[in-house]
Amino acid sequence: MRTAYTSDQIRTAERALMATVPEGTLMRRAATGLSVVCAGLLPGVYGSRVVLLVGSGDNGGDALYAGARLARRGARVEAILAGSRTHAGGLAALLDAGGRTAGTDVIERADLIVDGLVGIGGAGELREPYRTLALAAGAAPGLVVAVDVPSGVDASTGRVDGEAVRAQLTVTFGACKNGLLVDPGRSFCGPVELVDIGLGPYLPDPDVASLTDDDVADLLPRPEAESDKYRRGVLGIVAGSDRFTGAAVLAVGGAIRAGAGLVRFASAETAVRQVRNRWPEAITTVLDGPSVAEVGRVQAWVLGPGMGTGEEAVALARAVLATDVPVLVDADGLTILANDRSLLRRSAPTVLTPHAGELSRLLDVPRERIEAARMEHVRRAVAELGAIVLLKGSTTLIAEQDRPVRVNTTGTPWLATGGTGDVLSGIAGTLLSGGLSGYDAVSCAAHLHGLAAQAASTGISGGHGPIAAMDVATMLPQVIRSL
Ligand SMILES: NC(=O)C1=CN([C@@H]2O[C@H](COP(=O)(O)OP(=O)(O)OC[C@H]3O[C@@H](n4cnc5c(N)ncnc54)[C@H](OP(=O)(O)O)[C@@H]3O)[C@@H](O)[C@H]2O)[C@@H](O)CC1
Ligand SMILES: Nc1ncnc2c1ncn2[C@@H]1O[C@H](COP(=O)(O)OP(=O)(O)O)[C@@H](O)[C@H]1O
Ligand SMILES: [K+]
Repeated sequence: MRTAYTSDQIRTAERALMATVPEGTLMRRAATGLSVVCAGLLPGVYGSRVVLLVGSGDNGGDALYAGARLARRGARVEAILAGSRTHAGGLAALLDAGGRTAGTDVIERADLIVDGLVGIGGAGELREPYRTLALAAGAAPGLVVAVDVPSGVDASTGRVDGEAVRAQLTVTFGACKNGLLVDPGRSFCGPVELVDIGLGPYLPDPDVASLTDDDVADLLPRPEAESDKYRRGVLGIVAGSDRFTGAAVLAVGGAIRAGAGLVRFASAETAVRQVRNRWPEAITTVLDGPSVAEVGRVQAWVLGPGMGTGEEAVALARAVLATDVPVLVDADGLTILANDRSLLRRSAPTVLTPHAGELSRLLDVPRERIEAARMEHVRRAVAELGAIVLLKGSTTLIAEQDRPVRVNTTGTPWLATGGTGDVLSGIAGTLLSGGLSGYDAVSCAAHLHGLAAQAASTGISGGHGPIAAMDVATMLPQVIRSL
């Protein structure tokens, strides 16, 4: 499990650690680690041009001490002092090592730009002159390394108001910060290198976590010698309609390829015919009115993709939500819930899988506000709706009351194509019916979905290319085998 923390959590841990070591030890550890990573990025340290963007706080101090180390190894290090004050010890160390201060024009000629403007002490939109420097670093040809967090990215949430430094690499200290995993912040970081400064024993329970392949392999339900299809888990899917059939075919495909014991599919006649043609493995029922009693026993339901939002669909959603097994609600099912939140009052767990637009309807908050502050809104959704919530998008977030928000990092932007969400709901439904909690089921489903998309997108050449939603379902068995 990879873990991440808010700025406040990091500061509290740092204070506890600092009380046990001589003053300056942590910054020395941080700066040493930073200088080693920077040196590794340069073809040769001697003679290379390094520019430090130095803010008024300790983030600037880290940059200055690291710059001093590079200067001692023969780099030509120039510091642009951007703050109202400058870390005195760091500046003295740099000057002592042969570095110097300079004006902003040196950015253009740098081989390496070290962003020490603001770290975990940053708040709100970057002010001038930091903002202009952030833009200049992004436009310059040199490599940009962010110190601790790209300046302008909120370390606790990943929020970016205005401009931020766009780094090719982020060197972070002690522990990962939330904002390095969550978009939009994540997209400014490049790969993240963690420098150990001894914080481990002082860290609290994480605020954010991200599953690894090994975590998912451990959680996945697997058949045993005495398994049969019923014990492995029976998933009910209510999806599709006479008008929309594709979503149903894709959701059933995701479920079957993820290893369902049995899928019972129930819908209008046209959707049932399509599913039967494509997936003979599923047991199908043509629904005659808003009752799911004739479908048979299931351990979990997926409700919503392509089912429509008319009166009949609402009555059907009501019937599924009235059952006492876990229900995953997606797509049209979410629109139905947004119009009548009382449907969420149920005895068994409910899992919601909205994208930002669907969450916007559920919370009555503009979509742009959700996209700019995804962590806050996924947490708010859990609190207000009393459900487990998976928020889709460039980073997928999974939240449950009193648990760390999980971030899925396995996807690819090629997933942004019609129908991939339907496949995801099928995968998650299978894991839910197989006995995983809602939180684990959607976390593992998002992980597998992302890996399958990567595998489908990476063709013979190893580059990335387009995928169709069904390709994601098709790759699932190979991905599960590889874990
Ligand atoms: N603690 C430790 O043990 C260790 C800490 N370490 C390092 O310290 C870093 C934290 O240092 P920190 O607390 O000094 O804050 P930091 O991120 O440098 O920025 C604070 C200053 O920035 C400014 N500022 C804020 N927002 C702004 C904005 N929007 N736009 C413009 N300016 C803005 C504001 O300045 P002011 O407005 O007061 O001039 C504020 O005072 C941490 O990320 C890590 O790198 C490591 O060495 C490991 C050990
Ligand atoms: N830029 C992106 N990077 C990674 N994954 C993405 C991106 N955009 C969308 N996705 C993923 O693609 C899927 C799209 O789902 P959804 O919006 O429900 O589509 P549909 O309703 O067409 O099935 C989600 O799993 C989402 O997280
Ligand atoms: K920084």
